[in-house]
Amino acid sequence: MNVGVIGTGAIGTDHIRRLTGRVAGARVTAVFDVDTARAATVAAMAGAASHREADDVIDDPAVEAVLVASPGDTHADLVLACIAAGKPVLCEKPLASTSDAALKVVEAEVTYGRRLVQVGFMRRYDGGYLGVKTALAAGRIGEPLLVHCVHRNVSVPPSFTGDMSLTDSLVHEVDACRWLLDQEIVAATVVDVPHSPLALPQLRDPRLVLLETERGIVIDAEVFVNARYGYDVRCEVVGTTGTVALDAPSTGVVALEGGRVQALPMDWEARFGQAYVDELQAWVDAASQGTADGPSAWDGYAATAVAEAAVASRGARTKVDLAERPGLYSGESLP
Ligand SMILES: NC(=O)c1ccc[n+]([C@@H]2O[C@H](COP(=O)([O-])OP(=O)(O)OC[C@H]3O[C@@H](n4cnc5c(N)ncnc54)[C@H](O)[C@@H]3O)[C@@H](O)[C@H]2O)c1
Ligand SMILES: O[C@H]1[C@H](O)[C@@H](O)[C@H](O)[C@@H](O)[C@H]1O
Repeated sequence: MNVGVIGTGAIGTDHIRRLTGRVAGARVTAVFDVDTARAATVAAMAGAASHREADDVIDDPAVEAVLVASPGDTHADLVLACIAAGKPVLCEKPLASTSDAALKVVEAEVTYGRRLVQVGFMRRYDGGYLGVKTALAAGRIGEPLLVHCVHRNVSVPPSFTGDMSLTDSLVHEVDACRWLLDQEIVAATVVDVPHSPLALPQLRDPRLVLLETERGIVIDAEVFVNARYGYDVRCEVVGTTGTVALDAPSTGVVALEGGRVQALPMDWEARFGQAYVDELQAWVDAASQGTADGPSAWDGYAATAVAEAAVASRGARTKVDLAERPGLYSGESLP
């Protein structure tokens, strides 16, 4: 399958490497980035053409499917153009920067009549999260009652501003919990905690968010994007008869000077590298049949709607205003 890539920054370049080296059945034939020098370098690395506009990638007759890895506020328009061209698209999260824009994507796909969009919520492909999902589906911990989540990044670039820890980071917890519990999140409350003096002033960091699901399960999610010490993602579901949690990522333990030290990943690539490969393989397999699988446009819409409620919360419980879920998105399965 010939893939066109829009956005050749950090994750776009990583995805291109994966598509060319670790995923079966795909090659990257065209790229676009507003940073033309960067696009040219990456195009040369991949043996692809470097196009002058994003639309030239989407409309390139040789391109069979598109991967969008530009900044979040560019996603919705690019995905709409892919749907208009009838091309499968893997869109990095978030699907859109507003729920209205995300809903337009959902509506366009429903009008098209079949799924073309997969959203880059790669945690659904991680072995740890899949283990939690399998235990829940088998009823191993009885009825889920609450979920504890932690999402810590070492640091973020200066372009990470405002409420991005909710709109760009918390969306992973939102998607993972919706998927694990198989229900929508209906309310969000952001609790004030002190600002870390090491965080950039243009962010509130860390954030503590309480999410409530439609069947009354409560999720507490800490998002701390300047945690400095490592990339630390945790999730524990507490049920009526037990709990199930992500294991620590497997690394060696160094014993020395009277102590034991276990290494932590320092970024998402180190923590979720295999999940990205599995995500891309699932995408290529579905897209080469002209369709999409895994996290859908509806999932992207729901995650953005919850993040929007969290942004609006300012300490108060805020309801998530979700549209009615179209039939196209019922009956989704494990990846
Ligand atoms: N799933 C994940 O774990 C994960 C990890 C990292 C990033 N992301 C997402 O991927 C996207 C990109 O993140 P990144 O870390 O690679 O950012 P980045 O800043 O490293 O790269 C973004 C690239 O997009 C280019 N760009 C900007 N505007 C553009 C436009 N209009 N058209 C085409 N290209 C444009 C920039 O020049 C840059 O090269 C974001 O939406 C981010 O949330 C997801
Ligand atoms: O764009 C990145 C990416 O989605 C990572 O997986 C997440 O840990 C970061 O917080 C976010 O900024």
